Amino acid sequence: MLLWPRSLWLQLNIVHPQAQILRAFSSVWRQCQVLMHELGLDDPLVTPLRERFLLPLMALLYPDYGGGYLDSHRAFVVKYALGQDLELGCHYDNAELTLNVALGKDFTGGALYFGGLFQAPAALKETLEVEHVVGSGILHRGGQLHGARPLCKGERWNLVVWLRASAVRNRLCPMCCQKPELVDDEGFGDGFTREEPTTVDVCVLT
Ligand SMILES: O=C(O)CCC(=O)C(=O)O
Ligand SMILES: [Fe+2]
Repeated sequence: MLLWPRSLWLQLNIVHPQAQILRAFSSVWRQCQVLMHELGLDDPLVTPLRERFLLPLMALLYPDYGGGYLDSHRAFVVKYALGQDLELGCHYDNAELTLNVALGKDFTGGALYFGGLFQAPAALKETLEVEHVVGSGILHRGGQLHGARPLCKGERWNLVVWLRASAVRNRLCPMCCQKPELVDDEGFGDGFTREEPTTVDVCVLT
């Protein structure tokens, strides 16, 4: 399924030069990332993508993981290049569901590998490897262990959208599996809400 115009990385390059800057960022495990929010692309691009396209699709594909209740996101573009980040260690996302779209440029290597849900004892026993295809997206559960194999050649830019359902995470934080203690934040924060949203029955261990 073609999810993204090939020219997006070009638009990021030209319109938003900060996208090219190598920067330290909130998460210590990656050097080069830019938030779509910082580029002013959340409201015009990512929010409509989530509300109009991803919400109905995820409601069908992942009803047990809050797919029908996605009410916020954290979206960013990551860059891998020789001499910069080459790979990404095994982790799970701060998200109920994730969309990962390969924007470009030309590259070899960098495949994603997937294990099971992080709560499962043998979650990394057998992994599934999925090659990135420029213009296509990969959907997966945020709690599914995954990482990116080393880049071999070229430059790889990906759009990653961490999709969040407050109805799910308000009950149990997906990172620490505890009842969340909330502090105020700006924008979508980490996707928790204080008001009780529509409830949904989800078992975090399934
Ligand atoms: O490099 C990739 O394609 C994976 C990125 C990822 O898993 C993440 O940002 O959470
Ligand atoms: Fe991830």
